Amino acid sequence: MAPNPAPTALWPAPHASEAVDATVHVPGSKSVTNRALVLAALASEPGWLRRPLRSRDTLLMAAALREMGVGIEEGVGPDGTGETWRVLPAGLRGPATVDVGNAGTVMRFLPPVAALADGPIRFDGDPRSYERPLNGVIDALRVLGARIDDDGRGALPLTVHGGGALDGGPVEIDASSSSQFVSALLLSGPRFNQGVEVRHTGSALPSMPHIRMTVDMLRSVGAQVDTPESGGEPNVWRVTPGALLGRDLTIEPDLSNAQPFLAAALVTGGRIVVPDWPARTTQPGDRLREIFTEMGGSCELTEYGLVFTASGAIHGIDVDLGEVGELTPGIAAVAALADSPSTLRGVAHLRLHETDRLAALTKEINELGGDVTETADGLHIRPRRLHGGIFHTYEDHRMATAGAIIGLAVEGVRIENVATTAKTLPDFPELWTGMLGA
Ligand SMILES: O=C(O)C1=C[C@@H](OP(=O)(O)O)[C@@H](O)[C@H](O)C1
Ligand SMILES: C=C(OP(=O)(O)O)C(=O)O
Repeated sequence: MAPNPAPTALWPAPHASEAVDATVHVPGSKSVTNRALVLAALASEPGWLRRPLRSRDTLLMAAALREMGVGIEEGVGPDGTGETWRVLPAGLRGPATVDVGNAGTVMRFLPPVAALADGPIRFDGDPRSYERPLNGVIDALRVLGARIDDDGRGALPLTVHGGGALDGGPVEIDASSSSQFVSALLLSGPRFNQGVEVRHTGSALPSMPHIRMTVDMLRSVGAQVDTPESGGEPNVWRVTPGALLGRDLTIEPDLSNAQPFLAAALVTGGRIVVPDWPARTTQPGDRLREIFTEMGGSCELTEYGLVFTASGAIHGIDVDLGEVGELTPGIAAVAALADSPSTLRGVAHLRLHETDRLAALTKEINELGGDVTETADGLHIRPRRLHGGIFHTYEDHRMATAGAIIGLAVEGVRIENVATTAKTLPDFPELWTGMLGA
């Protein structure tokens, strides 16, 4: 966690004087949009993404692919409706420079794509991107035949010297620090000469739903993938070499970004409707239906979407969030307002996310009068009466939305740099005030 930046821009978090009752149209999923962009770029024919998320992380992904020669055009879908990106795959080429910002999906998913390009591709990003682990991807790509120049730390910045093709084959990695290492190798795997066999050898692998999302999306564009769940060995994924289809894909709403709005219903005793909540999805945010029900709400999933209704009470929870780590900041915020203590476990890897999220949540909730302690792999949260103050966000979009949740219930919370929500939800302040009817 970086030291507190000077709190130049402070956003007075709206305080809710009554229960929220609103319908919130949540923009598209970051994780689905960025996988769809990579798969469309690697396909053998054009494809369409409908209702893609347009946020910092996805615009960086699109810009990087364009840099490598891929055509991504603004347009309307094949049936003439909806905002769409048309992706025109082309021979990938360098020299090119990729700005990853602080997007885990860009810094992990694109080096394997760059290894397929013809020419050098330089990767650089925000200062925090230098601290986020990338060793699993770098080491694996070298084993699979790539040439990479880095400074030996297993992190950015680096240059991938693409040779136009990559051998591929079997590789062992320790992905306990990020599931994105596995997803990265699988996504480009169909284009490696021998495909790829990824064997995870480390301790617990986080964020399994995101790996399932990768596998599902690969299969939907025609790739053959064998997984532990389809009868393969535990911790081993195999992708067969082959051409990928161009698809017409509508991007689901981002269920992790639906979290602050559902939390708003919980903490104000209100009701939120999220249209187009998918009936079946690999997104980890779908677990919110279960988690926020245990914390005091109830869910009705209809053809229109999700109707989430609070009971008025907020209960603490004891839960392993290892599969759904990105939900931790929002759950911690609700837990700080609950009627009983909470224990959030299985999320040690959050120390290497946008910021050290365990340290940041502890410090910021405690500075508002809370009682949070860090454990080896999570947080203990004992609810206390909170007071207003500055909620620092450490350039972490989910810290900003966590602070906004607390601000609904606690007067005088001011959020530093709410604009950092642009990483995945540029419209957050407007959606939030819109939800409150302001
Ligand atoms: O593959 C993905 O789209 C993601 C995987 C997860 O990463 P980690 O496994 O590094 O936590 C998640 O936290 C991140 O927000 C998105
Ligand atoms: C961890 C996250 O992002 P990234 O894709 O940068 O890892 C997140 O969005 O919570």
